[in-house]
Amino acid sequence: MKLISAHPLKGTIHVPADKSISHRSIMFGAISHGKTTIKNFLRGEDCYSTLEAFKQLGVPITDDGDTISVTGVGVDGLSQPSEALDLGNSGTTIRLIMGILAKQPFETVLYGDEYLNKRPMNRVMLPLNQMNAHLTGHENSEYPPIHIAANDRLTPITYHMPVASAQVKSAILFAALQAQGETIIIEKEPTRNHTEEMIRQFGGTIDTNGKEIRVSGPQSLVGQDVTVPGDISSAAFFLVAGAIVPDSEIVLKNVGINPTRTGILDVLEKMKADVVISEIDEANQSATITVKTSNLTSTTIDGDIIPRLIDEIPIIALLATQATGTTVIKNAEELKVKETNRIDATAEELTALGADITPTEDGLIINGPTNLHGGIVSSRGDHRIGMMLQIAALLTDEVVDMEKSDAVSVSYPAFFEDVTRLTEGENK
Ligand SMILES: O=C(O)C1=C[C@@H](OP(=O)(O)O)[C@@H](O)[C@H](O)C1
Ligand SMILES: C=C(OP(=O)(O)O)C(=O)O
Repeated sequence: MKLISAHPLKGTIHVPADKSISHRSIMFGAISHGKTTIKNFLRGEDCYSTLEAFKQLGVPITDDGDTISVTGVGVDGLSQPSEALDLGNSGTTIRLIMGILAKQPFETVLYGDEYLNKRPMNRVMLPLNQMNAHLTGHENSEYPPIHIAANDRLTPITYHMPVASAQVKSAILFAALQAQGETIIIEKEPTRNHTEEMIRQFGGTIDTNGKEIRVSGPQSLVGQDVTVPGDISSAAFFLVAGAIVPDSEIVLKNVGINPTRTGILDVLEKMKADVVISEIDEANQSATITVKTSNLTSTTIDGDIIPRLIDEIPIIALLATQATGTTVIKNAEELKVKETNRIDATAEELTALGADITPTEDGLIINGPTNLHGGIVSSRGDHRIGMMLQIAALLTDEVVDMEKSDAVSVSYPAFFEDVTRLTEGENK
């Protein structure tokens, strides 16, 4: 597909719903008692993987086009699916559902697409198996298909997390809600806290103190009405586009601002981007963000900010190509085990467009500013790489041709339409 090239972006957009919260709203709705309604559910492929999986687990879920209604069956009310669960491209779905299915009176098998089937699962299987679950990978590997044996008992653990991962933490939390006694998780670095917040929202109890989290099981949850805020990880593409595409000004409405997710706002500020946050809605943890074309300076991004912007690093790397000086991104080795190796994919694809970017063991070194040019690139099947490359194409009037552009539907199906709308200066 030929990407949209050099053009200022002007206007207002409503970014799509948060992917992490959309997944969790189906999961919590399913394992609670009573009805859950979900407004502004993300209609992306990954979240449909979660929705379909819970339908196959016997949970009544309806969709009137506006609101998704989940009739909770309780965590003990799930039923055995008639076949293995296909979780598509979604790491969040496969990892979190393991915690829910770790104690069921039936066995299940989980698998996904060619990308998901290569992503590491020991990080979740090891702690769950310590809790007396019985999870195994394909032919003694840690890769899907994952087999979960029938199990009638989970025991609590104290777990020092070896990786900073909200997916691992969340899987353990879902298991802890079903275990007899207190589970303690000590995080390596704080990661997104949507699971903790939703345990409370659905009537459960959880203690959080810095990196330490305590949950006592078993607990029974109650269905809720959920309104999903916009996803800052999707907004990130337009936050960066607004800052780097000449003569741009974009107003982003309903952007989620949970502090465990706002690392990109800190980076934009450090790089001196012209960003204004207004209309803060405390209850919904969302705000309006206005961004204008800016004179940017380089920065260093490392340490505990990394989990707060992990999915934004490809687009932050593009931002750095337009900043004066050398930007160094470190401690981001988790990028190697996403949909693609995002360190290599970002470096190689941006190099093809003329960027000065070097991959390292745990990050990237980017020298700027550089003039990007046209070329043939590929999303490599990774939605975030695909969206980053489209924003890069806006910096050149030469042709940028991208293979595998369909990948964006995983988290942002209307992405190219929103780019087009902003190039026409239309509001949404
Ligand atoms: O819990 C979540 O919703 C997510 C956690 C992160 O993954 P890790 O837990 O593997 O860091 C993130 O990259 C992913 O897009 C969504
Ligand atoms: C890594 C991502 O998601 P997941 O792990 O759910 O596939 C992502 O959305 O960038």
